[in-house]
Amino acid sequence: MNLKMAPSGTTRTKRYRRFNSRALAIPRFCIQRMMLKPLVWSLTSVRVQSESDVNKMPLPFIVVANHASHLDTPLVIGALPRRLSRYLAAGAAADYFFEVRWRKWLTSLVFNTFPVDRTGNRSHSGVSRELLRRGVPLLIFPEGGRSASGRIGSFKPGAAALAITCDVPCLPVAIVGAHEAMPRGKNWPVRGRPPIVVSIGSPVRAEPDETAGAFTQRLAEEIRRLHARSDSSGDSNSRVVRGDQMTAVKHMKWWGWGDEGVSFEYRNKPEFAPFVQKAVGLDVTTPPVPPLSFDELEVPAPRIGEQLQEQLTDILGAEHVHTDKMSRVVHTLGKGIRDLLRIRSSDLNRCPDVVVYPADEEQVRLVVEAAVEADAVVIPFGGGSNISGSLEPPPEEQRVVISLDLGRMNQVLEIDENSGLARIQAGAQGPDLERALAARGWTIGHFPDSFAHSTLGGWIATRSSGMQSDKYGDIADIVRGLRLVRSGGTVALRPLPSTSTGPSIREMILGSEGRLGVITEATVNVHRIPPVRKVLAYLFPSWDAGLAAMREISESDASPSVTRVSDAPETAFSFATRTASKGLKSASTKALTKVLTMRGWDLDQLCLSFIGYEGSESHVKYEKKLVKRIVSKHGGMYIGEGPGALYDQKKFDTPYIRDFLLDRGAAADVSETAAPWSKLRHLYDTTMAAAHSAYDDLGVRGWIMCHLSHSYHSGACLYFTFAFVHGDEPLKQYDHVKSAIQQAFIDAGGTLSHHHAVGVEHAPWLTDDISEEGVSLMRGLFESADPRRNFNPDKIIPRS
Ligand SMILES: Cc1cc2nc3c(=O)[nH]c(=O)nc-3n(C[C@H](O)[C@H](O)[C@H](O)COP(=O)(O)OP(=O)(O)OC[C@H]3O[C@@H](n4cnc5c(N)ncnc54)[C@H](O)[C@@H]3O)c2cc1C
Repeated sequence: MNLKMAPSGTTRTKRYRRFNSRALAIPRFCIQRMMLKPLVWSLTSVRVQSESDVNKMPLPFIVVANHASHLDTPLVIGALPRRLSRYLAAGAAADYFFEVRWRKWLTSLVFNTFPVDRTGNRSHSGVSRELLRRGVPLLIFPEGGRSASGRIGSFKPGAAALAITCDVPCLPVAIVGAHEAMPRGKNWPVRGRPPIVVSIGSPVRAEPDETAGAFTQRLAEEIRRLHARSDSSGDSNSRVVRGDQMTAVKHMKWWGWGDEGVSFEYRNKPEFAPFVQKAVGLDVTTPPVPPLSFDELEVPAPRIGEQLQEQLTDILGAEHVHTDKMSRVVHTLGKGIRDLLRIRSSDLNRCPDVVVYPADEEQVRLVVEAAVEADAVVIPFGGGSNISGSLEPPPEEQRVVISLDLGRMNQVLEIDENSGLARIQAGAQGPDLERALAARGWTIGHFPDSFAHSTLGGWIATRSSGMQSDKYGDIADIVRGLRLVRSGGTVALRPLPSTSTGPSIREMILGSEGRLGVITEATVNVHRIPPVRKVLAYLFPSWDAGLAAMREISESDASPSVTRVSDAPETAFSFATRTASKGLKSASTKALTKVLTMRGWDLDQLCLSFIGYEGSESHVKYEKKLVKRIVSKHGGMYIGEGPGALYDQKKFDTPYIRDFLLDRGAAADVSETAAPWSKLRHLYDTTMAAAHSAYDDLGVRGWIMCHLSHSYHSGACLYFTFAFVHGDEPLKQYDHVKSAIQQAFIDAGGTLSHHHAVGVEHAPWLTDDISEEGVSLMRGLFESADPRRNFNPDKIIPRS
């Protein structure tokens, strides 16, 4: 048959019949589900995670996935529910799979393959379109072939163009670990059941008028995001870095936030560049100046003596004792703007001399004993995400500094289902523990913005708060029991719902930032995963209206998981980070604008609010009704699920903006506080005025915006984000603005920080916050617990 000839009607029907033939679907199902899936799943350790309810996926659709291994097709098929995989047709290279008769027959039988032209020969053009027209869902790997390195390559626009032409959604899927399990050139997985994650995103449709190029880029971004998240969200296995890195535990970029290869993209957000130009006078289209290269970084040589190094090696094994430059650099600082500015200018005063990775509490105890005996300094390390200078060794420290990384201690040890308690090792990062809990139907409900890269031990040591704290509480409420290894012994606090055993030792350890010892595990409250979880969006005509509504919601019978309202500047920022809206979306934006204008709202004063609901269907319905009444009473209006769902999906990606701005000469950071309801508005005004006056002192056009989050009976947290284009002395300029903001908090009746701890950054305001006598009590605690200052010295209370 001449393939280039258009097939006649009957030939055409015959040619496509096999793709949705019920008769062929039965043997295919048997092969896929009874042979292939058990085989792949037994030779590797596969975890499937999904951000959306794929059962609701309309047919047909196109699965787009990254491609690095022959395992990918069975993995995707095995990960999807039967309704979606039954007729799923996998794209296969026409020049390879369709040239040889037996190969064509076999792959068609097993994977329902259809030919994809890679060679420029368009002999199969139109096949995929016709399949979609006939309702057959497709699997396409837009890279056009398997990646040799395992890294995601560039995407060809075919899949996106097809989705646009046929008006079908794409389902993005990231496959993590398949390359390591069975790279190109291998036909059988490596031994030891290597970990693989199949991460399924939410369906994505092309916007009206979106070009294939732009849609391709959006899909690629989404797959990279899913990939990065799964890569950092694994269990003990998936946190293990494969290949070329030196440590067995995964860390963030040494120079910035999050995963290497993931960054903020502004080009698909048309309002972002003009917004930034107006806000701080920065042209984001000017070419970025990337941070210096790692080789250029000047790092002081390690000072550890042979004897201590040998002792540590004896305890942990040589592979868990690191003195290389990269290990020491990533354990030196946190991720505050000060840390980022310093690392970008190679301003590292003192790095840890050695990084150790204990496997269990006994090894922690032995390391602590050896360190204290050698009068060394021990700095516990969780995810390295703090922003208050909580990790940095004192610049003048002459003793050996040991960074004790808990990354290998990341297991959920036990769930007491009767009590709703889980015992978890301190080094478990957010995704580690949530996934392990979710597998048994539970959640801890603690989701700080840094969730993907911070640990249970770090949360406890900094008194962290997650965005669903209104329902689940702050970490201080969540932690019921814990174990802390200190010099000479282990503090063991049993999990108790409440107790009256004198001043609370548990409370003393909460927020101790490593100064009292090393937290090795904690027993925390966990909750059944609620059947319904929604974040809905509302608009208020003014900040006052928004604040008043949040207060009333917190007092009402509704108990939402999230109560959040942004001031007008932050609302404008949120709108500026939207992706291009065209067609229906833009029409609904226009309609909304019209309604608001007709209502007499000042569009520059709009305040966007998100309220989160969790629970049974009827409970959520009841809460929504109560909230709606309060919102209306304060002149606000409901604007739908869309913005809330988007916020929920993108909330962990926002931190990447900081590095994007730093690359372009602007510094952005956050400061947050909590105060009683009666003081919030005054605190807000005082802080805004202080920041703008600080900008005036510097002669820069600065930006500051705020949202209310974390509501309590008596007050709430106000969270400020500020940014400006810095000059030659960025740290000095930053200090000036940051100090003005912090002082305003204290002056207006707020605390120095609601959930970012003290570290060294907030220490100057400690006396104002808790009084001279309060500081004296705390100093007494640290001095008696650690007289030789072996544990993370100078944090919270600097040496006097
Ligand atoms: C972009 C961004 C967003 C953030 N969002 C939030 C947020 O929403 N909510 C929030 O609460 N925080 C937030 N933070 C701050 C930070 O993530 C928290 O302070 C977090 O709790 C730190 O955890 P970690 O595991 O990264 O700890 P690290 O940064 O590694 O350590 C922090 C401190 O805790 C000590 N420590 C760590 N582990 C232990 C242990 N096992 N035993 C004893 N001491 C220990 C360290 O010595 C150090 O003093 C954010 C930070 C960034 C950069």
